[in-house]
Amino acid sequence: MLQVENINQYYGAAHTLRGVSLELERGKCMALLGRNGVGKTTLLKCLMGVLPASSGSVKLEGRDITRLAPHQRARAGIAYVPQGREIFARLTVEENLLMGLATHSGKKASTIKGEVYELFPVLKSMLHRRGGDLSGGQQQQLAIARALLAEPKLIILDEPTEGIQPSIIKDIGNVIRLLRERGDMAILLCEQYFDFAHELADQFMVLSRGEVVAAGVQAQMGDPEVKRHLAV
Ligand SMILES: Nc1ncnc2c1ncn2[C@@H]1O[C@H](COP(=O)(O)OP(=O)(O)OP(=O)(O)O)[C@@H](O)[C@H]1O
Repeated sequence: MLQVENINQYYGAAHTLRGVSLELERGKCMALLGRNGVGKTTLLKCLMGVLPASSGSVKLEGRDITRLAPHQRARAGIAYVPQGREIFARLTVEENLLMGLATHSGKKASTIKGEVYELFPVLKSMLHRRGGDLSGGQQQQLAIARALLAEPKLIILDEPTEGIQPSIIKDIGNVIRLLRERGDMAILLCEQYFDFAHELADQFMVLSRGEVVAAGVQAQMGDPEVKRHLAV
């Protein structure tokens, strides 16, 4: 599904990503781990095309998307939920969701509700509230719901638990679990909250100073050698 080969990225003279490669299949969740500033968000931006990689390639279902712009990658099937819960604060919850549809998919507005309610029951009573009036956790759920309405092949979540209360973290975890069980997309989860990632991921990759220093399956995530590279 997703094949990333030998990505290098420079910010000026700083070599921020050093030969990063990864593979991720449909129905699987990969945790992207590492301390602050090791290059995780930079890698996600390179995958989404927000930041063109200096070298390397990105393929989605065999299609080389390395040179595509972000909106073209979105059409190709990548959804990106950036850090910081990016939603339209002045628009209502319903309008935010409709934006997701308008940009990427041919789906009718009438199909929104059932799908959103199934995954995010809390949004049901909030359709007419302004995005800016929602709590941080509700905004994060709205951002994920909007991304999912585009029916992506790959969803990239950048620290979805950051600054969010425990009950909503649990709800977001349940959504990720459900998406895995459905098996129709791949999930790349960048996360500082180790236990959350450990519970949800099938596989993991750890970055340190822009390099992959550990990778493997879920059962290996708790190894001391892996934790040595993390802030846990
Ligand atoms: N626009 C930029 N210009 C120059 N350097 C940058 C820029 N963005 C990030 N960096 C640097 O690149 C390195 C990697 O940053 P990045 O945000 O990818 O790390 P991260 O692992 O996502 O960290 P965090 O968990 O804090 O978000 C850091 O040293 C950071 O200071």
